[in-house]
Amino acid sequence: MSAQNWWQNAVQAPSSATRDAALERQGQLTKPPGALGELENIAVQFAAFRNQVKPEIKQPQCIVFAGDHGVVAKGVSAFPQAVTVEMIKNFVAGGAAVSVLAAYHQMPLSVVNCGTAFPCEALEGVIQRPVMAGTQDFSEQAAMSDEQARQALAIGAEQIERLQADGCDLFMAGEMGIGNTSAASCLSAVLLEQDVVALTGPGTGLQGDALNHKQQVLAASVERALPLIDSPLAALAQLGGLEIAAMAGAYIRAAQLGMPMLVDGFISTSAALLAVKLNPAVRDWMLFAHSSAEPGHKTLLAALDAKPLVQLGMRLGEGSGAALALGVVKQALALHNNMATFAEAAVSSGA
Ligand SMILES: O=C(O)c1ccc[n+]([C@@H]2O[C@H](COP(=O)([O-])O)[C@@H](O)[C@H]2O)c1
Ligand SMILES: Cc1cc2nc[nH]c2cc1C
Repeated sequence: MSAQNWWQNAVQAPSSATRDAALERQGQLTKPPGALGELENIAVQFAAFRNQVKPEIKQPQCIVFAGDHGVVAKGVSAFPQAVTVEMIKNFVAGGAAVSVLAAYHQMPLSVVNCGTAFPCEALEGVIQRPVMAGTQDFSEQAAMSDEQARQALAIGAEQIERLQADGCDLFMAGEMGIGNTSAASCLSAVLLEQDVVALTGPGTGLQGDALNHKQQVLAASVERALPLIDSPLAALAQLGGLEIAAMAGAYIRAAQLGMPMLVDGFISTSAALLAVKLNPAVRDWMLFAHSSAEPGHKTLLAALDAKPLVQLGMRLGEGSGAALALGVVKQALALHNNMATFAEAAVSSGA
């Protein structure tokens, strides 16, 4: 296997023996079988991930990958490009939604600049890995070169190795990038061979004519790029984003290291889809946090055969849905690990 295409390197499957043992434990807990619904599946899946019949989450970590998008020049977002860097400041200052949820869980949060249009190099607490000053306008040319796509994928892999050294046992990716729903829609449309208009939604809040305009720009962008795309990497270079690439690289490296992950919303799921297209076994290490209000998210989840843990009408990104769902996963494990069995509690079991 070529060393250059590190993302194709092997991914081990989670332990099926431990999954079976955890399933057996679930059957012994003092409740009618299946009465805890999806919480049972989460615990059993987590046991397989961690190869522990009673797994715990001791070191969850979230990384927000940020990047800008040249296509915003075409009026595809309700917010100006400056917001990407302004929000980077907010993440490190603790005022963003994901910052609040990370603090709530006492979870380390890091912010990685993958390439913004406005300067943010002077910001303390931001990991600087800019590949370029935001992508090119993909309605006119490739968003990035193949080499820049490789560099952006490698950012994610490098960050996961840092988390692995910290003992991270659950990874969450978040993203920040004005215009990145456009990249996520185009990339997903090409990867799934679906109509981009059906995958295009309001993002930060476009409606009516403005949403129609976004759909037209994205349809024309896909039409421009399609003849030039012969691989998932080419799809990323033509229509993707730097932070989307970094998230995909992070998901792949996490799976290669046996680190489970909780996927966030629409843009994160487009990165998950890219990761799975680049290396299908990565899918085995993913849990899906929530169903975003961005309409295309349901299509992406279905394509990945994913059942989101919660549906709260969120459409923020940043990893906020994943950080929220972390509470559900922790409670699923608390129940699985600490409930009494029928034998321990001397409760009569059913037929
Ligand atoms: O995660 C989601 O499902 C989600 C859905 C819509 C918008 N967002 C966030 O909004 C920004 C992109 O929206 P837009 O309209 O600028 O393409 C970006 O920073 C995302 O984090 C996120
Ligand atoms: C304010 C704001 C916060 C965000 N967080 C993620 N995407 C965002 C987009 C906007 C506009």
